[in-house]
Amino acid sequence: MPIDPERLLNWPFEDLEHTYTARDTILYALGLGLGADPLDEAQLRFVYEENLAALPTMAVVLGYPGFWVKDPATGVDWKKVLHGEQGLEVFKPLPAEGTVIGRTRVTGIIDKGAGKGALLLSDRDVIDKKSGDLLCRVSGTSFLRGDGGFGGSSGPAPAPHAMPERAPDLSVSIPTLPQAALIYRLSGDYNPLHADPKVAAAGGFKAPILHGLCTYGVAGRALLQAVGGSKPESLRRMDVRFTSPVYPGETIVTEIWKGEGGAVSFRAKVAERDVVVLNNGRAEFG
Ligand SMILES: C/C=C/C(=O)SCCNC(=O)CCNC(=O)[C@H](O)C(C)(C)COP(=O)(O)OP(=O)(O)OC[C@H]1O[C@@H](n2cnc3c(N)ncnc32)[C@H](O)[C@@H]1OP(=O)(O)O
Repeated sequence: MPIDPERLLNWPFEDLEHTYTARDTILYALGLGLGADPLDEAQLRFVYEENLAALPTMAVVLGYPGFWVKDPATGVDWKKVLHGEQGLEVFKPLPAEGTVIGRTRVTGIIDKGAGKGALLLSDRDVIDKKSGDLLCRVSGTSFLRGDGGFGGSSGPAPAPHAMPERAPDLSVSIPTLPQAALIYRLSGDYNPLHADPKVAAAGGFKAPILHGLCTYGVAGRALLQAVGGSKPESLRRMDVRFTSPVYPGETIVTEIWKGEGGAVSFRAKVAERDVVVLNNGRAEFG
């Protein structure tokens, strides 16, 4: 049965209250592999309760409504869904612990055609419950590989950021753990694609793949270290397209081009296979 775009556009998300503790903040950072060097104090700040800070990319797991397209009422062929793009706009630094409200909405459905797929665009505001302040806006595109050709609008889709043609200015290499997806999922994304070999095979993969948002967080780590002076409050924005899956245990090399006024372009490759896994990345620091 084809998906019904009106139904998805009006999906009845309720505000989601999410209380997170220092332990959750540390677990998120461990899922990105932080703390591998016990003498690195810049990393310790995100994995040790003393003077703990939250990584800015942790916003992507806060107030998250879960893998809601798995609900049969969506009509989505959920085993074929891949994360296509991710954006984050930061208005206030995340507290190391607290209670937030996640307010999600679907903002667009684009038909790429039968056999190609459909894009589902959504936004989530992450609001501090106590002050009512908007902390950040998280935006995502899901690529629904099994749901193209439903007869909907074919665009326009947001244009990906144009990358510089010269060689990168900086490069940061970060290994992931073989069990990285199994740790990362404990931050709230329990999609079995990242844990269950049978579900991974049904999606066309040889093994469970890493969460796109884990790769995103690893690239965020690299950017923070190379451009943001390891100061979590320095990241203002981070947008990227996922171009190929990463398998847990692979090494993610983030390449960075310096731009004007605190902006950078970036992409990431898997070192072992020389495949670009993130592309068209743009981040702002201030
Ligand atoms: C629930 C899952 C959670 C996860 O975490 S999954 C893990 C993270 N995500 C990934 O690993 C996905 C990696 N990306 C891919 O595997 C591929 O990349 C895609 C399957 C998403 C698309 O590849 P292809 O079907 O070969 O696309 P095309 O033929 O190059 O382009 C078709 C149209 O789709 C647009 N497009 C391509 N990639 C993306 C993307 N990643 N996000 C949004 N749009 C995309 C293009 O521009 C073009 O559009 P136009 O037909 O209008 O020219």
